[in-house]
Amino acid sequence: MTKLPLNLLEKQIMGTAAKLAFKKLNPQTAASNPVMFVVLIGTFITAFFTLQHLFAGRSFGFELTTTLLLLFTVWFANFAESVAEARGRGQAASLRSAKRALKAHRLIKDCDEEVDADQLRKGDRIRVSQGEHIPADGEIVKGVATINESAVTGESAAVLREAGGDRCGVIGGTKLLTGEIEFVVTADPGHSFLDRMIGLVEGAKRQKTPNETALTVLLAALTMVFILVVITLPPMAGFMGAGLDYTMLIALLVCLIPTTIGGLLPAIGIAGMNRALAANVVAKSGKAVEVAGDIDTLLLDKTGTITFGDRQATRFLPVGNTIVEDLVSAAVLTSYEDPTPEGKSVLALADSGGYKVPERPSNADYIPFSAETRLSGISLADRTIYVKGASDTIQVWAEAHHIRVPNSLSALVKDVARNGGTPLVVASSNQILGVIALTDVIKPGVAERFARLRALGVRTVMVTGDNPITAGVIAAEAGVDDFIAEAKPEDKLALIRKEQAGGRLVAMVGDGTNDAPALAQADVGLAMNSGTQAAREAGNMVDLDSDPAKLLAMVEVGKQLLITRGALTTFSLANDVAKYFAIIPAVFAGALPAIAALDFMGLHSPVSAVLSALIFNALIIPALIPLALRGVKLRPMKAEQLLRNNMLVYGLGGVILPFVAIKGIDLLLSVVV
Ligand SMILES: Nc1ncnc2c1ncn2[C@@H]1O[C@H](COP(=O)(O)OP(=O)(O)OP(=O)(O)O)[C@@H](O)[C@H]1O
Ligand SMILES: [K+]
Ligand SMILES: [Mg+2]
Repeated sequence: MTKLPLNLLEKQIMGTAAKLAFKKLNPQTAASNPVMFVVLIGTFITAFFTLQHLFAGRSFGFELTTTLLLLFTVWFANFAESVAEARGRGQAASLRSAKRALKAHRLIKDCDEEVDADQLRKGDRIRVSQGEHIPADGEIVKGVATINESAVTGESAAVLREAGGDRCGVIGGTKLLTGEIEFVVTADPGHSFLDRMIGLVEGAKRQKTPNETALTVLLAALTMVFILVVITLPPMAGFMGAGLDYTMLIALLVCLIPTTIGGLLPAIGIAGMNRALAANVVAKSGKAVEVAGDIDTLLLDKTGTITFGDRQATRFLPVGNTIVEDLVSAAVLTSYEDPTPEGKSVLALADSGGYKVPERPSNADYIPFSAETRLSGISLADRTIYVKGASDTIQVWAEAHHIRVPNSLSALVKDVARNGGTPLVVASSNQILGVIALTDVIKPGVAERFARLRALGVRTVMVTGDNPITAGVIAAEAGVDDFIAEAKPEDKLALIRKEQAGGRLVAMVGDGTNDAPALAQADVGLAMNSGTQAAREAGNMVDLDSDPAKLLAMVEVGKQLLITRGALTTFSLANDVAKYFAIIPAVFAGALPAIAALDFMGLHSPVSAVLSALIFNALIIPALIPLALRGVKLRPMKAEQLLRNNMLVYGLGGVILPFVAIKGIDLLLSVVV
């Protein structure tokens, strides 16, 4: 998340967070964070000592100060988590504003009744006309429309949604700008996509991720060890004939246990989710964001992800002696009922070329395009068939129909493919007629993103249904590491399984119903919001902007989350080591004068040494909140290199800083007190 200016919103967030941080002081909530729980218990004990000293008429200044410092430590940790939560809620609130009372035209046996949107149920059929709001989540079954989804996505450009494809999904709360559609409701009230998103973001269902849990367990174990160490100190000191101050011991314990990372851990996780949300991606769990940071292999399809995907027919290329009119006529026949951009563009190209084309046949069977068959066509009443499709598919089709494949076909196909275009071969049941050249444009900036990902150690593989030459040209231009051509949807699934069997984590993007198995199988499945309900359910992230290239950004968000957590853990542990050496001589100086030799810091007094360490220990938490929320800056480098750099910066820095800071605070205290 970018650093917000301290405007009104930010002040509000801080206010809410401050209050929330007090609420979280209750022991039941605190228990979910073992490190901070120990500090809270320590606070109760030192509070008890304070009262004891008070009633015994002894001086209690040190006990009271320690108690307050411990209380602040816990409160600061709560505050960090609360700020992250409050920011997420702020983002959710803007999503919620998209939800308001809407009316719906429900269709029952062609009759139309007006009902409230909250009465709609799964399976209801709804009509929406120009200017109206879409009352619920659903899939278009009839019609085409442009829709303003800005209420949900914040993106004001209109999007096209239509029946019978991978762009049939509509979202409740968005506005239909032009056209008229009928759609079937896919979610009951309260369970819409938006409802679930808001629930997620508001943290109602926030759970620790497996990584977070593992780290919490590790920190708890460390804390246990230090508790044991501190408990054994008094008997040992007693053996040597020295008494120890219990308040000092608790202060020592708190300085030793990893309070910094313990306090910031929840905030780091929530901030990662918030960053994903700021990029308009809803992650269904924190785990999904985290895993995105660990991805080894990124599968991308070509059309629509690497390229814009609005493939347009640009040329008709007849083969052999075929005349161009025959090719165009056949191409047009196969495209009358082909709603894909490719099909529509064939009609448009024939139209703009002024060719004389056959009428739309009244009595014919259409063969719809599918990624499985990779062809589309028509079967006329006189049983002539016309098809267009990928060149390998049509050649197989031709063999099955005993049609000779002209020698010059492959030259035409290659010619189109070498320019990065997609050749569609057109055939009738008697002969092969020629090629339609489709062209598509590579999205700007993808090559840089792939280079950056490579530097981060992520391998990119393009999987496409297109032929190997086109695939090779696009792959080279986009700079992916590898590609697979002439792939069917199940090949994607097989590839994901193969990569995973090799112990690698795989991410993929998809929008179609036939992508759903692969989206579910992948470790990170980013579904397009414009896609089908099945795809959105199967993925563990949904991109509200429906930009397949968003996966690249999510890998970075995930990496940043992991690196931030690692860096602050290193820093926190290094800090504790340093505090140990700063404080131990002070604690023992009274009891064991020999230990004074260790006191190289030359601190003012034992009490001032302990308080300085505690003050530093408490203040370092709020000081690091901005870094925890913003995330450590991500530099493109391999994991090992990154680890080395972080050890140097956060490890070494973490050891040195406390000495300097504690000495500084001690000097201040000696002046003030
Ligand atoms: N409307 C259509 N009619 C006939 N053939 C088509 C049509 N659209 C695409 N094809 C052919 O089918 C192939 C596979 O299409 P599909 O959409 O599965 O993959 P793709 O778009 O080429 O690649 P990607 O998997 O990267 O999106 C295309 O390469 C093209 O040769
Ligand atoms: K500590
Ligand atoms: Mg495709």
